[in-house]
Order: sequence, then structure tokens, then C-alpha cells
Amino acid sequence: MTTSAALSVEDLSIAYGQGRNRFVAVRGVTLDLPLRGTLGLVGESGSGKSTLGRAVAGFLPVHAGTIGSGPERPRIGVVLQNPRASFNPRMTVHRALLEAWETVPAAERRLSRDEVGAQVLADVGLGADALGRFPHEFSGGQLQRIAIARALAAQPDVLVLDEVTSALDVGVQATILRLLRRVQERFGLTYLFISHDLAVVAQMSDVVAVMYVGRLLEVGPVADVLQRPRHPYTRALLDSAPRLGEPLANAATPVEADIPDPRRPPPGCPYWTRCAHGPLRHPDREICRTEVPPAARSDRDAPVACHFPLRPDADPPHEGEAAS
Ligand SMILES: Nc1ncnc2c1ncn2[C@@H]1O[C@H](COP(=O)(O)OP(=O)(O)OP(=O)(O)O)[C@@H](O)[C@H]1O
Repeated sequence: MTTSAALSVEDLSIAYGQGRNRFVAVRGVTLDLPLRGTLGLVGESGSGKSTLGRAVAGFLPVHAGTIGSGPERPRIGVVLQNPRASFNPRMTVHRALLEAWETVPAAERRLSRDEVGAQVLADVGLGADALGRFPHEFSGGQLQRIAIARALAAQPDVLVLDEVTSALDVGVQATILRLLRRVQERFGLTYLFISHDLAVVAQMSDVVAVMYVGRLLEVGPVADVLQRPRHPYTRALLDSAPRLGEPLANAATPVEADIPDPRRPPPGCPYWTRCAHGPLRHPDREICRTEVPPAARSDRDAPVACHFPLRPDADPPHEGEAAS
């Protein structure tokens, strides 16, 4: 772990199922969550983002590797996409906040029982009148604020935020993102921010990690990864996000093919079956089909898991101009 990491994930693998149904949803992921900063985790559906988030939160058994930061494990909270599903409909907001607060060992509590209410709600911009009400009385955006308040009541060091704005209207999304930044600064929190929305990740993150079929393909400072992507997959993801006035396709446009089933990943690089820079378009790049590139790691000088990474200064990248 580097000294500025709040939490380190080292060579982590997570499996689901048993026997013949067992499959590895996250493979060999190494990441540092930057202390008091945000790591944005992006990737298409099924890439393993939520699995990694749930494992970091301690909800899933670790199959191989470690999640930790030395003897003092940080307190980790979670906010999910659908707040309605995460509240007991028969419990008042006040009771839900108290339940979260009760998980903090008595000697470590920063708030008294009396303060767990109006004060915590004020931190997320809600009035004390919400305390005696029930989840169904709130809009999705208000309930997401309450979910954030509930997470704060448990005094986290790290928050796993899994698609927290995906179910909200755009205007409400923006206010929730601003609120998250405010509470991050105020309480010195570290975020693992999971989203399939690159624009939102770009706005929120210091470091970006790109997952694909369970593997980490690229990781680095947000400006590097999103402005000078090295992995053809990152490049293709960026190009698939529509931008006004720009053509939709360029040389990095992926080969038309389905995303592989993570239960049956292809041999070699997981991305070669769609990669415009791989063996489908460059016959001399057979290695992509047969050898898994060394994993991208945030703690090493290895930001990209690709046999033929794009040149960092290539903008836009051109066929055949990848660095060797
Ligand atoms: N509880 C589970 N049991 C078995 N398989 C699961 C379970 N949860 C997720 N999976 C599978 O693990 C793989 C990774 O899923 P995960 O939800 O982590 O991906 P994701 O990148 O977060 O995508 P999404 O945005 O669709 O949730 C998928 O193939 C998914 O079907």
C-alpha cells in the first residue's frame, strides 16, 4: 500500500456459485483508494464493478488476495443505486439513522444519541421534520439524501457509492453529486465511486479504474485515463459516449462483437474479441489471443493491461500507431 491510500485491494479475486456453477467475477484486481479522494470505477454491465464494491464493503467472501490497510481497517459504508430497496418501509427515518449509529462502537461515537437526527439530516440538506416520516413519503432524490445521512451516521472512513445517481433525474443527480463532494470534504471521506457514466465519473474522481469482464484494464489519474487513454477498451468507451459535433466512430471503434460472458472469458486478453488494435485487425498480434497481459495496478508503474497500449500522446489514436 502507498502511504496516501485509505484502503488497498491486492490481487483480489471474487467468485460466485459452487461446483460447476462457480465462476470468477473479479480476477486479480489491485487498487489503492486515494486517501480522502475518489477512485471512480467504470466498465460495462457485468464487468464486476458492483462485485468489487460489495467485496470492499465486506459483503462478499474473498476468494483470493486481500482487502486492507494494515491493522486498522477503515470503517466502510455503502450507498446503493435504489435507496427505496435499502430502507425498511416500516421504520421511520429516525430509527434508520439510529440503527446505523448503533453500529459504531460506543467509545468511538462522535455524535450523542440526541444528535443522531436533526444534525445528521442537516448535513445532507434536509429538515428535522423528516425524522418521524417513513420511506414512502419521500422522492427518490430525498431518499438518496437520507441514505447518505444513514451512511454518515455510521461514521465511515470510506464510502462505496454504487451507481448512486443512476436512478435519478439529471437535475437531481447534479444536486446529489454536489452533496457528496461537500460531505467528502467536510468529513474527510474516501470514495469508491462506481458508475457506468463516464461523464459523472470524470466529474467526481481523482483516479479512474476501468474494468472489463472481471479484470482491471487501466488505472490512473483521471486526466490521464480519460484524456490520454492507453487501453483500446478505454478509448472505445470514451468514443461511445456521445459528444456534440464529433463523429461517432474513429480508428478505435471496436469490432462488432458481443461482450464475452464472464463465465466463459476468452483465452488471452479479455478484450481481443472486440479490439480494433488486436489480432482481428493486426495478424501479427497473435499474443493477444493467447497471453493475458500483466494486470494494471495502481501501486506500480503498470497503468494498463495491454500488449500493445496506445501511445499516451496519440489523440486521436490511429491504426498501427500503438506503441510496442
Ligand atoms: N449474487 C450473484 N450470484 C451470481 N452471479 C452474480 C451475482 N452478482 C453478480 N453476478 C454476476 O457477476 C458478474 C459481475 O456482476 P457485477 O454486478 O459485479 O457487474 P457490474 O459491472 O457491476 O455490472 P452492473 O452495472 O450490471 O451491475 C455478472 O456476470 C453477474 O451476472
